[in-house]
Amino acid sequence: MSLTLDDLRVRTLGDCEYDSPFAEMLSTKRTSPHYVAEDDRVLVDDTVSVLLSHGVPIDRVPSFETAGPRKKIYFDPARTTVGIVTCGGLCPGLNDVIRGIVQELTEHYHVKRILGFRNGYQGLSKDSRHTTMELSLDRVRDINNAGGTILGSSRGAQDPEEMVDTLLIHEIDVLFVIGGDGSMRGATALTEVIDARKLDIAVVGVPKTIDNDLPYTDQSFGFQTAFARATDFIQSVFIESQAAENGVGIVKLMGRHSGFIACYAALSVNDADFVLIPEVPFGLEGDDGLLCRVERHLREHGQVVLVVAEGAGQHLLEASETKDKSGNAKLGDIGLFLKERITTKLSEVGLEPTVRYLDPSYAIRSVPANAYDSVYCVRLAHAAVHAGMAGRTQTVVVRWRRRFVHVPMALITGHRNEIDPDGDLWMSVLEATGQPANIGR
Ligand SMILES: Nc1ncnc2c1ncn2[C@@H]1O[C@H](COP(=O)(O)OP(=O)(O)OP(=O)(O)O)[C@@H](O)[C@H]1O
Ligand SMILES: O=P(O)(O)OC[C@H]1O[C@](O)(CO)[C@@H](O)[C@@H]1O
Ligand SMILES: [Mg+2]
Repeated sequence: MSLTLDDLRVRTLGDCEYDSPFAEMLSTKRTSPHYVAEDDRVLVDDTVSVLLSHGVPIDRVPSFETAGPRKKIYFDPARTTVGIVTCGGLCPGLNDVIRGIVQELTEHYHVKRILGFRNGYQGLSKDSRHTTMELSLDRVRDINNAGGTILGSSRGAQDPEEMVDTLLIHEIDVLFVIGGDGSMRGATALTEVIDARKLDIAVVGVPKTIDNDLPYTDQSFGFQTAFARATDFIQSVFIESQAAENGVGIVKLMGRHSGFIACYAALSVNDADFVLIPEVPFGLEGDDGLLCRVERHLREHGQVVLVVAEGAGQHLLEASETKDKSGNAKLGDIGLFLKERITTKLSEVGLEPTVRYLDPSYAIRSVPANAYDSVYCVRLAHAAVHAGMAGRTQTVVVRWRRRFVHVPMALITGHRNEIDPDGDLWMSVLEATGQPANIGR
Protein backbone atom coordinates (compact mmCIF):
# COMPACT_ATOMS: atom_id res chain seq x y z
CA MET A 1 0.00 0.00 0.00
CA SER A 2 1.40 3.36 -0.98
CA LEU A 3 1.09 5.96 1.77
CA THR A 4 1.27 9.72 1.50
CA LEU A 5 2.36 12.17 4.17
CA ASP A 6 -1.29 13.15 4.49
CA ASP A 7 -2.24 9.58 5.45
CA LEU A 8 0.38 9.75 8.18
CA ARG A 9 -0.64 13.11 9.63
CA VAL A 10 -1.49 12.71 13.28
CA ARG A 11 -4.40 14.65 14.73
CA THR A 12 -3.93 17.07 17.54
CA LEU A 13 -6.54 18.89 19.61
CA GLY A 14 -4.82 22.27 19.31
CA ASP A 15 -1.75 24.34 20.06
CA CYS A 16 0.45 23.26 22.92
CA GLU A 17 0.76 26.18 25.35
CA TYR A 18 1.78 24.64 28.64
CA ASP A 19 5.40 23.97 29.55
CA SER A 20 6.14 20.28 29.67
CA PRO A 21 7.93 18.86 32.72
CA PHE A 22 10.52 17.65 30.22
CA ALA A 23 11.18 21.07 28.62
CA GLU A 24 14.55 21.63 30.24
CA MET A 25 15.82 18.13 29.60
CA LEU A 26 14.79 18.40 25.94
CA SER A 27 16.34 21.82 25.32
CA THR A 28 19.72 20.43 24.30
CA LYS A 29 18.59 17.20 22.64
CA ARG A 30 19.16 16.62 18.94
CA THR A 31 18.47 13.65 16.67
CA SER A 32 21.11 10.96 17.10
CA PRO A 33 21.27 7.22 16.38
CA HIS A 34 19.47 6.80 19.71
CA TYR A 35 17.04 9.69 19.78
CA VAL A 36 14.68 11.44 17.36
CA ALA A 37 14.01 15.12 18.05
CA GLU A 38 10.35 16.13 18.14
CA ASP A 39 10.55 18.09 14.88
CA ASP A 40 12.23 15.20 13.05
CA ARG A 41 10.41 12.23 11.50
CA VAL A 42 10.94 8.48 11.15
CA LEU A 43 10.84 6.90 7.69
CA VAL A 44 8.18 4.29 7.02
CA ASP A 45 10.33 2.37 4.52
CA ASP A 46 13.91 1.26 4.96
CA THR A 47 15.24 0.03 1.65
CA VAL A 48 16.97 2.08 -1.00
CA SER A 49 14.78 0.70 -3.79
CA VAL A 50 11.50 1.57 -2.06
CA LEU A 51 12.71 5.01 -0.99
CA LEU A 52 13.80 5.74 -4.57
CA SER A 53 10.50 4.46 -5.95
CA HIS A 54 8.64 7.34 -4.25
CA GLY A 55 10.43 9.70 -6.64
CA VAL A 56 10.20 12.65 -4.26
CA PRO A 57 12.76 14.44 -2.04
CA ILE A 58 13.55 12.69 1.23
CA ASP A 59 11.41 15.08 3.28
CA ARG A 60 8.38 14.11 1.15
CA VAL A 61 8.69 10.32 1.42
CA PRO A 62 6.26 8.67 3.87
CA SER A 63 7.35 9.19 7.47
CA PHE A 64 5.88 8.99 10.95
CA GLU A 65 5.75 11.66 13.62
CA THR A 66 8.19 10.67 16.33
CA ALA A 67 6.84 9.76 19.76
CA GLY A 68 8.28 10.99 23.05
CA PRO A 69 8.11 14.01 25.33
CA ARG A 70 7.43 17.47 23.94
CA LYS A 71 8.73 20.82 25.16
CA LYS A 72 5.18 22.18 25.21
CA ILE A 73 2.00 20.28 26.00
CA TYR A 74 -1.71 20.77 25.35
CA PHE A 75 -3.24 19.80 28.68
CA ASP A 76 -2.58 21.57 31.96
CA PRO A 77 -1.57 18.59 34.15
CA ALA A 78 -3.02 20.18 37.30
CA ARG A 79 -6.47 20.21 35.70
CA THR A 80 -6.29 16.96 33.74
CA THR A 81 -8.23 13.77 34.43
CA VAL A 82 -7.15 10.61 32.66
CA GLY A 83 -9.04 7.39 31.94
CA ILE A 84 -7.61 3.98 31.05
CA VAL A 85 -9.47 1.00 29.56
CA THR A 86 -8.29 -2.44 28.42
CA CYS A 87 -10.39 -4.26 25.78
CA GLY A 88 -10.43 -7.51 23.80
CA GLY A 89 -8.50 -10.71 24.54
CA LEU A 90 -5.81 -10.85 27.20
CA CYS A 91 -2.19 -10.28 26.39
CA PRO A 92 0.95 -10.43 28.55
CA GLY A 93 1.96 -6.93 29.62
CA LEU A 94 -1.43 -5.23 30.00
CA ASN A 95 -0.70 -4.54 33.66
CA ASP A 96 2.77 -3.25 32.80
CA VAL A 97 1.23 -0.72 30.40
CA ILE A 98 -1.37 0.38 32.96
CA ARG A 99 1.31 0.78 35.61
CA GLY A 100 3.66 2.62 33.26
CA ILE A 101 0.92 5.10 32.31
CA VAL A 102 -0.01 5.74 35.95
CA GLN A 103 3.62 6.17 37.01
CA GLU A 104 4.48 8.55 34.20
CA LEU A 105 1.36 10.67 34.71
CA THR A 106 1.79 10.80 38.47
CA GLU A 107 5.53 11.13 38.94
CA HIS A 108 6.40 13.39 36.00
CA TYR A 109 3.27 15.23 34.92
CA HIS A 110 1.79 15.34 38.45
CA VAL A 111 -1.66 14.46 37.16
CA LYS A 112 -3.84 13.93 40.23
CA ARG A 113 -6.79 11.94 38.94
CA ILE A 114 -6.51 8.71 36.95
CA LEU A 115 -9.52 6.42 36.58
CA GLY A 116 -9.58 2.88 35.30
CA PHE A 117 -12.78 1.78 33.55
CA ARG A 118 -13.71 -1.80 34.42
CA ASN A 119 -14.21 -4.65 31.94
CA GLY A 120 -13.36 -2.99 28.66
CA TYR A 121 -15.83 -0.76 26.85
CA GLN A 122 -18.56 -2.32 28.97
CA GLY A 123 -17.24 -0.16 31.83
CA LEU A 124 -18.05 2.94 29.80
CA SER A 125 -21.64 1.90 29.16
CA LYS A 126 -24.55 3.50 30.97
CA ASP A 127 -25.08 0.49 33.19
CA SER A 128 -21.59 0.19 34.64
CA ARG A 129 -20.19 3.69 34.38
CA HIS A 130 -19.85 4.06 38.15
CA THR A 131 -17.67 1.02 38.71
CA THR A 132 -14.39 2.81 38.04
CA MET A 133 -11.11 2.16 39.80
CA GLU A 134 -8.96 5.01 41.13
CA LEU A 135 -5.46 4.35 39.85
CA SER A 136 -2.84 5.59 42.30
CA LEU A 137 0.82 4.63 42.50
CA ASP A 138 -0.03 2.38 45.44
CA ARG A 139 -2.81 0.65 43.52
CA VAL A 140 -0.51 -0.24 40.61
CA ARG A 141 2.64 -0.96 42.63
CA ASP A 142 3.18 -4.64 41.83
CA ILE A 143 0.46 -5.35 39.28
CA ASN A 144 3.02 -6.19 36.61
CA ASN A 145 3.88 -9.39 38.47
CA ALA A 146 0.55 -10.85 37.41
CA GLY A 147 -0.87 -11.67 34.00
CA GLY A 148 -4.22 -10.37 32.77
CA THR A 149 -5.41 -6.86 33.52
CA ILE A 150 -6.45 -5.41 36.86
CA LEU A 151 -9.15 -3.49 35.01
CA GLY A 152 -10.74 -6.54 33.41
CA SER A 153 -11.61 -6.71 29.73
CA SER A 154 -14.53 -7.64 27.50
CA ARG A 155 -15.75 -8.16 23.98
CA GLY A 156 -19.01 -6.81 22.60
CA ALA A 157 -20.39 -3.56 21.21
CA GLN A 158 -21.31 -0.55 23.35
CA ASP A 159 -23.03 2.63 22.25
CA PRO A 160 -20.32 5.27 21.55
CA GLU A 161 -22.71 8.11 22.49
CA GLU A 162 -23.22 6.49 25.89
CA MET A 163 -19.51 5.93 26.29
CA VAL A 164 -18.76 9.60 25.60
CA ASP A 165 -21.46 10.55 28.14
CA THR A 166 -19.52 8.46 30.65
CA LEU A 167 -16.28 10.26 29.78
CA LEU A 168 -18.06 13.56 30.40
CA ILE A 169 -19.55 12.42 33.71
CA HIS A 170 -16.04 11.61 34.93
CA GLU A 171 -14.58 14.75 33.31
CA ILE A 172 -12.05 12.72 31.37
CA ASP A 173 -9.60 14.78 29.29
CA VAL A 174 -7.43 11.95 27.96
CA LEU A 175 -8.54 8.34 27.45
CA PHE A 176 -5.95 5.61 26.90
CA VAL A 177 -7.33 2.56 25.12
CA ILE A 178 -5.18 -0.56 25.36
CA GLY A 179 -6.57 -3.04 22.86
CA GLY A 180 -6.48 -4.68 19.47
CA ASP A 181 -7.95 -3.84 16.08
CA GLY A 182 -11.54 -3.98 17.36
CA SER A 183 -10.67 -1.75 20.30
CA MET A 184 -9.06 0.77 17.97
CA ARG A 185 -12.21 0.78 15.81
CA GLY A 186 -14.16 1.40 19.00
CA ALA A 187 -11.75 4.20 19.94
CA THR A 188 -12.19 5.74 16.50
CA ALA A 189 -15.97 5.65 16.98
CA LEU A 190 -15.46 7.48 20.29
CA THR A 191 -13.40 10.20 18.62
CA GLU A 192 -16.10 10.64 15.99
CA VAL A 193 -18.70 11.36 18.70
CA ILE A 194 -16.21 13.60 20.52
CA ASP A 195 -15.68 15.55 17.28
CA ALA A 196 -19.39 15.78 16.53
CA ARG A 197 -19.99 17.23 19.99
CA LYS A 198 -16.92 19.50 19.69
CA LEU A 199 -15.41 18.16 22.91
CA ASP A 200 -11.84 18.53 24.05
CA ILE A 201 -11.01 14.90 24.82
CA ALA A 202 -7.95 13.09 23.48
CA VAL A 203 -8.10 9.36 22.71
CA VAL A 204 -4.75 7.60 22.46
CA GLY A 205 -4.33 3.90 21.71
CA VAL A 206 -1.71 1.39 22.80
CA PRO A 207 -2.10 -1.47 20.30
CA LYS A 208 -2.34 -4.92 21.84
CA THR A 209 -2.53 -8.36 20.21
CA ILE A 210 -0.70 -11.55 21.00
CA ASP A 211 -1.34 -12.59 17.39
CA ASN A 212 1.00 -9.78 16.24
CA ASP A 213 -1.50 -9.05 13.50
CA LEU A 214 -1.55 -5.25 13.76
CA PRO A 215 0.36 -3.38 11.04
CA TYR A 216 2.96 -0.62 11.53
CA THR A 217 4.38 -2.07 14.68
CA ASP A 218 7.61 -4.05 14.85
CA GLN A 219 6.06 -6.65 17.10
CA SER A 220 3.17 -6.07 19.44
CA PHE A 221 3.84 -6.15 23.18
CA GLY A 222 3.25 -9.51 24.83
CA PHE A 223 3.89 -11.38 21.60
CA GLN A 224 7.39 -12.41 22.63
CA THR A 225 6.16 -13.68 26.00
CA ALA A 226 3.31 -15.57 24.33
CA PHE A 227 5.43 -17.38 21.78
CA ALA A 228 8.10 -18.12 24.40
CA ARG A 229 5.40 -19.81 26.51
CA ALA A 230 4.21 -21.69 23.43
CA THR A 231 7.66 -23.25 23.01
CA ASP A 232 7.12 -25.25 26.23
CA PHE A 233 4.25 -27.09 24.57
CA ILE A 234 6.17 -27.83 21.38
CA GLN A 235 9.01 -29.18 23.47
CA SER A 236 6.56 -31.39 25.36
CA VAL A 237 5.08 -33.00 22.27
CA PHE A 238 8.56 -33.36 20.79
CA ILE A 239 9.76 -35.31 23.82
CA GLU A 240 6.56 -37.36 24.01
CA SER A 241 6.64 -38.25 20.32
CA GLN A 242 10.34 -39.05 20.51
CA ALA A 243 9.75 -41.58 23.27
CA ALA A 244 6.76 -43.24 21.59
CA GLU A 245 6.59 -45.68 18.71
CA ASN A 246 5.41 -43.78 15.62
CA GLY A 247 5.13 -40.69 17.73
CA VAL A 248 3.15 -37.77 16.36
CA GLY A 249 3.14 -34.45 18.20
CA ILE A 250 0.64 -31.74 17.30
CA VAL A 251 0.37 -28.32 18.95
CA LYS A 252 -2.35 -25.82 18.06
CA LEU A 253 -1.46 -22.22 18.82
CA MET A 254 -3.47 -19.01 18.79
CA GLY A 255 -3.45 -16.94 15.63
CA ARG A 256 -6.80 -16.30 14.02
CA HIS A 257 -5.58 -14.69 10.83
CA SER A 258 -1.81 -14.55 11.23
CA GLY A 259 0.56 -17.39 12.05
CA PHE A 260 3.25 -15.37 13.81
CA ILE A 261 3.03 -17.25 17.13
CA ALA A 262 3.24 -20.61 15.35
CA CYS A 263 6.24 -19.50 13.24
CA TYR A 264 8.22 -17.88 16.04
CA ALA A 265 7.56 -20.65 18.55
CA ALA A 266 8.48 -23.27 15.96
CA LEU A 267 11.66 -21.44 14.98
CA SER A 268 12.60 -21.00 18.61
CA VAL A 269 12.38 -24.72 19.39
CA ASN A 270 13.57 -25.63 15.88
CA ASP A 271 12.14 -29.14 16.17
CA ALA A 272 8.93 -28.78 14.19
CA ASP A 273 8.62 -30.71 10.93
CA PHE A 274 5.53 -28.91 9.65
CA VAL A 275 4.25 -25.44 10.46
CA LEU A 276 0.77 -24.65 9.17
CA ILE A 277 -0.49 -21.08 9.12
CA PRO A 278 -3.58 -19.24 7.82
CA GLU A 279 -1.56 -17.32 5.23
CA VAL A 280 -0.38 -20.48 3.43
CA PRO A 281 -3.17 -22.88 2.39
CA PHE A 282 -2.38 -26.58 2.24
CA GLY A 283 -4.09 -29.75 1.03
CA LEU A 284 -4.38 -33.11 2.77
CA GLU A 285 -4.71 -35.53 -0.10
CA GLY A 286 -2.42 -36.91 -2.79
CA ASP A 287 1.24 -37.78 -2.79
CA ASP A 288 2.14 -34.13 -2.11
CA GLY A 289 -0.58 -33.64 0.48
CA LEU A 290 0.00 -33.28 4.20
CA LEU A 291 -1.12 -36.81 5.12
CA CYS A 292 1.35 -38.59 2.81
CA ARG A 293 4.10 -36.21 3.79
CA VAL A 294 3.50 -36.91 7.48
CA GLU A 295 3.54 -40.64 6.75
CA ARG A 296 6.84 -40.43 4.85
CA HIS A 297 8.40 -38.28 7.56
CA LEU A 298 7.35 -40.75 10.23
CA ARG A 299 8.73 -43.71 8.31
CA GLU A 300 12.03 -41.91 7.82
CA HIS A 301 12.54 -40.32 11.25
CA GLY A 302 10.33 -42.31 13.64
CA GLN A 303 8.55 -39.19 14.89
CA VAL A 304 6.90 -36.09 13.47
CA VAL A 305 5.97 -32.74 15.04
CA LEU A 306 3.36 -30.35 13.62
CA VAL A 307 2.71 -26.79 14.82
CA VAL A 308 -0.58 -25.43 13.59
CA ALA A 309 -2.00 -21.93 13.97
CA GLU A 310 -5.70 -21.88 14.85
CA GLY A 311 -6.63 -20.07 11.63
CA ALA A 312 -4.76 -22.51 9.35
CA GLY A 313 -6.56 -24.82 6.94
CA GLN A 314 -10.01 -23.36 7.59
CA HIS A 315 -10.95 -24.20 3.98
CA LEU A 316 -10.76 -27.88 4.97
CA LEU A 317 -13.40 -27.47 7.67
CA GLU A 318 -17.09 -26.90 7.49
CA ALA A 319 -17.74 -23.17 7.23
CA SER A 320 -19.20 -21.68 10.38
CA GLU A 321 -21.28 -18.53 10.60
CA THR A 322 -20.76 -18.22 14.33
CA LYS A 323 -19.28 -14.98 15.64
CA ASP A 324 -18.17 -13.85 19.07
CA LYS A 325 -19.71 -10.83 20.83
CA SER A 326 -17.39 -8.46 18.99
CA GLY A 327 -18.27 -9.92 15.60
CA ASN A 328 -15.04 -11.90 15.18
CA ALA A 329 -15.59 -15.17 13.29
CA LYS A 330 -15.43 -18.28 15.46
CA LEU A 331 -13.12 -20.70 13.75
CA GLY A 332 -13.34 -24.42 13.26
CA ASP A 333 -10.92 -26.55 15.27
CA ILE A 334 -8.12 -27.36 12.85
CA GLY A 335 -6.05 -29.00 15.59
CA LEU A 336 -8.57 -31.69 16.46
CA PHE A 337 -9.39 -32.15 12.77
CA LEU A 338 -5.74 -32.82 11.92
CA LYS A 339 -5.33 -35.10 14.90
CA GLU A 340 -8.21 -37.26 13.65
CA ARG A 341 -7.21 -37.26 9.99
CA ILE A 342 -3.55 -38.04 10.72
CA THR A 343 -4.47 -40.81 13.17
CA THR A 344 -6.82 -42.38 10.61
CA LYS A 345 -4.31 -42.12 7.76
CA LEU A 346 -1.39 -43.59 9.72
CA SER A 347 -3.54 -46.40 11.07
CA GLU A 348 -4.70 -47.21 7.54
CA VAL A 349 -1.13 -47.62 6.31
CA GLY A 350 -0.22 -49.81 9.29
CA LEU A 351 1.79 -47.26 11.27
CA GLU A 352 -0.34 -47.42 14.43
CA PRO A 353 0.59 -43.94 15.74
CA THR A 354 0.93 -42.53 19.24
CA VAL A 355 -0.54 -39.05 18.84
CA ARG A 356 0.16 -36.37 21.44
CA TYR A 357 -2.05 -33.35 20.87
CA LEU A 358 -1.84 -30.12 22.89
CA ASP A 359 -3.97 -26.99 22.58
CA PRO A 360 -2.42 -24.60 25.11
CA SER A 361 -4.94 -21.93 24.15
CA TYR A 362 -5.25 -19.35 26.97
CA ALA A 363 -2.15 -20.70 28.74
CA ILE A 364 0.10 -18.65 26.47
CA ARG A 365 -1.63 -15.31 26.82
CA SER A 366 -2.59 -15.23 30.50
CA VAL A 367 0.98 -15.15 31.82
CA PRO A 368 2.90 -12.06 33.05
CA ALA A 369 5.13 -10.34 30.52
CA ASN A 370 8.73 -11.52 30.33
CA ALA A 371 11.56 -9.08 31.01
CA TYR A 372 11.83 -8.01 27.39
CA ASP A 373 8.11 -7.32 27.00
CA SER A 374 8.02 -5.50 30.33
CA VAL A 375 10.63 -3.04 29.08
CA TYR A 376 8.69 -2.64 25.85
CA CYS A 377 5.41 -2.07 27.72
CA VAL A 378 6.78 0.61 30.01
CA ARG A 379 8.31 2.45 27.06
CA LEU A 380 5.02 2.29 25.13
CA ALA A 381 3.24 3.58 28.24
CA HIS A 382 5.61 6.56 28.46
CA ALA A 383 5.13 7.31 24.76
CA ALA A 384 1.34 7.13 25.14
CA VAL A 385 1.36 9.57 28.05
CA HIS A 386 3.54 12.06 26.15
CA ALA A 387 1.20 11.79 23.14
CA GLY A 388 -1.93 12.29 25.22
CA MET A 389 -0.57 15.22 27.23
CA ALA A 390 0.51 16.85 23.96
CA GLY A 391 -3.10 16.64 22.74
CA ARG A 392 -2.64 13.93 20.14
CA THR A 393 -5.89 12.11 19.43
CA GLN A 394 -7.17 9.30 17.19
CA THR A 395 -3.54 8.24 17.43
CA VAL A 396 -1.70 5.13 18.55
CA VAL A 397 1.86 4.78 19.79
CA VAL A 398 3.94 1.99 18.31
CA ARG A 399 7.54 0.97 17.81
CA TRP A 400 8.53 0.96 14.18
CA ARG A 401 12.02 -0.11 13.13
CA ARG A 402 13.05 0.31 16.77
CA ARG A 403 11.87 3.93 17.02
CA PHE A 404 8.72 4.93 18.92
CA VAL A 405 6.30 6.79 16.65
CA HIS A 406 2.72 8.10 16.37
CA VAL A 407 0.40 6.43 13.88
CA PRO A 408 -3.11 7.59 12.95
CA MET A 409 -5.65 5.06 14.27
CA ALA A 410 -7.11 4.55 10.80
CA LEU A 411 -3.85 3.03 9.59
CA ILE A 412 -3.71 0.48 12.38
CA THR A 413 -7.22 -0.76 11.60
CA GLY A 414 -6.84 -0.46 7.81
CA HIS A 415 -5.30 -3.84 7.21
CA ARG A 416 -3.78 -6.80 9.04
CA ASN A 417 -0.18 -7.72 9.59
CA GLU A 418 0.19 -11.16 8.05
CA ILE A 419 3.05 -13.46 7.20
CA ASP A 420 4.11 -12.92 3.61
CA PRO A 421 4.57 -16.33 1.95
CA ASP A 422 7.26 -14.61 -0.15
CA GLY A 423 8.89 -12.93 2.82
CA ASP A 424 11.98 -13.92 4.76
CA LEU A 425 10.17 -15.11 7.93
CA TRP A 426 8.31 -17.84 6.04
CA MET A 427 11.53 -18.67 4.20
CA SER A 428 13.21 -19.20 7.58
CA VAL A 429 10.37 -21.53 8.60
CA LEU A 430 10.75 -23.52 5.38
CA GLU A 431 14.50 -23.72 5.94
CA ALA A 432 14.12 -24.81 9.58
CA THR A 433 11.40 -27.42 9.02
CA GLY A 434 12.43 -28.68 5.60
CA GLN A 435 8.75 -28.61 4.52
CA PRO A 436 8.06 -27.62 0.92
CA ALA A 437 6.59 -24.23 -0.04
CA ASN A 438 3.44 -25.97 -1.25
CA ILE A 439 1.79 -28.86 0.56
CA GLY A 440 -0.90 -30.56 -1.50
CA ARG A 441 -1.67 -27.50 -3.61
N1 LIG B 1 -16.09 -1.62 14.35
C1 LIG B 1 -16.21 -1.40 15.66
N2 LIG B 1 -16.78 -0.27 16.11
C2 LIG B 1 -16.89 -0.04 17.44
N3 LIG B 1 -16.44 -0.88 18.40
C3 LIG B 1 -15.85 -2.01 18.01
C4 LIG B 1 -15.70 -2.33 16.62
N4 LIG B 1 -15.07 -3.54 16.54
C5 LIG B 1 -14.86 -3.94 17.81
N5 LIG B 1 -15.32 -3.03 18.69
C6 LIG B 1 -15.29 -3.16 20.16
O1 LIG B 1 -13.95 -3.18 20.65
C7 LIG B 1 -13.84 -4.09 21.74
C8 LIG B 1 -12.71 -5.05 21.49
O2 LIG B 1 -12.86 -5.69 20.21
P1 LIG B 1 -12.44 -7.21 19.97
O3 LIG B 1 -13.16 -8.08 20.91
O4 LIG B 1 -12.57 -7.48 18.52
O5 LIG B 1 -10.93 -7.30 20.45
P2 LIG B 1 -9.64 -6.58 19.89
O6 LIG B 1 -9.54 -5.22 20.44
O7 LIG B 1 -9.59 -6.70 18.41
O8 LIG B 1 -8.50 -7.43 20.57
P3 LIG B 1 -7.98 -8.93 20.19
O9 LIG B 1 -8.38 -9.22 18.79
O10 LIG B 1 -6.50 -8.84 20.35
O11 LIG B 1 -8.59 -9.81 21.19
C9 LIG B 1 -15.19 -4.77 21.90
O12 LIG B 1 -15.88 -4.17 22.96
C10 LIG B 1 -15.87 -4.51 20.56
O13 LIG B 1 -17.27 -4.44 20.65
O1 LIG C 1 -11.65 -16.81 23.48
P1 LIG C 1 -11.40 -15.37 23.27
O2 LIG C 1 -11.16 -14.60 24.51
O3 LIG C 1 -12.42 -14.74 22.39
O4 LIG C 1 -10.03 -15.24 22.50
C1 LIG C 1 -9.64 -16.02 21.42
C2 LIG C 1 -8.90 -15.24 20.38
O5 LIG C 1 -8.15 -14.19 20.88
C3 LIG C 1 -6.93 -14.07 20.18
O6 LIG C 1 -5.90 -14.47 21.02
C4 LIG C 1 -6.64 -12.68 19.80
O7 LIG C 1 -6.57 -11.94 21.01
C5 LIG C 1 -7.04 -15.07 19.03
O8 LIG C 1 -5.88 -15.65 18.61
C6 LIG C 1 -8.00 -16.07 19.60
O9 LIG C 1 -8.71 -16.75 18.63
MG1 LIG D 1 -8.99 -8.30 17.14
